[in-house]
Amino acid sequence: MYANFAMLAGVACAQEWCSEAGCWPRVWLLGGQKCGSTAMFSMLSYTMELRGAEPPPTKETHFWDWAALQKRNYSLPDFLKLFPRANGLEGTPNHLSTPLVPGMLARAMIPSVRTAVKLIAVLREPIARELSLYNHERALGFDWDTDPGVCSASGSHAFEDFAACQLEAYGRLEANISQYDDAQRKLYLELSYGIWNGLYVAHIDAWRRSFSRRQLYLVSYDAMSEPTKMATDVAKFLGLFPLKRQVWLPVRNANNNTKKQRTITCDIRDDLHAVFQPWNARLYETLREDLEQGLAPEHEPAFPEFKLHPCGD
Ligand SMILES: Nc1ncnc2c1ncn2[C@@H]1O[C@H](COP(=O)(O)OS(=O)(=O)O)[C@@H](OP(=O)(O)O)[C@H]1O
Repeated sequence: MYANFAMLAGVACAQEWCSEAGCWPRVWLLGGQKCGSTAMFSMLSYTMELRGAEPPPTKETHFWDWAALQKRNYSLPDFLKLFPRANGLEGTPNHLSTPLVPGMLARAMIPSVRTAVKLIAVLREPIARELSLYNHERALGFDWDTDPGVCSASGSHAFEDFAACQLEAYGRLEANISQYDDAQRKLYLELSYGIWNGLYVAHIDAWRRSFSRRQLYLVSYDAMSEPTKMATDVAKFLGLFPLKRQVWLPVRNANNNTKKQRTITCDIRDDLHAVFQPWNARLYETLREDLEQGLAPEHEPAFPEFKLHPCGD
């Protein structure tokens, strides 16, 4: 649909993006984790001719988050090799929330690339996000992070147990969360896949310390219910030709197995909401100011407030 990828706004020439090893991805889908990022990745790949890592269509390289967490050695050529062409799309959904990733990336890029890459993040109501995570790990039968001390979703009897463990960890660590820049591995990991990921404004603040807000396009998860409009806005942000046909958004990663927990108790919903609400309020305020002051990308729609997650006892 988009034959002329060189139309990407701000891109001078392919040489700047590519070296002998390979190319920098031009578009980074940062996450969030369990926010519909797999569906979004498919839409970006098929509608906009962006290409995941080799062998395609690999969505997640986990290169930078694992490097930041010292789970792998850092080698830039190894990363660039994964993107042999200049229309790369990186889609590791943990990048949004992993401390140190924005700074590491910005330092690794030459200035012309650093100021031209396009970053996209989908944000979902954080309790729904956390429930989705719980269901995913239960469906897998194991937790993505097996460090001792990390709350186990797969080992919990119900979402309420997992969330209670997360709330307890949050209570212990809350005072340190403001020191985001210095977030230690332990602090991140203890809350990593649960509450931490839903503290969106903290993560966005971290990214905008290393990249311009104009490069970071935020999509509400709810906007995915109108895929053509959502995709049209994203295409404008990417500087690509306007869409000429309806866009279909596939459903991915829904984990619709019989064990999927769909309802949560009102007690746990309220406890989680009490944690997320101030962060959400800061998010809305920040995004409103960005729009008013012209700091947001030109085609980013006003961000709607999250609807309170339903509950039932
Ligand atoms: N098209 C579309 N529209 C709206 N929502 C969608 C869509 N496709 C997938 N999903 C839901 O997104 C959840 C999975 O998110 P991710 O793909 O980001 O998960 S992952 O982090 O990559 O594992 C997961 O949410 P839950 O069903 O609540 O678990 C998917 O159902």
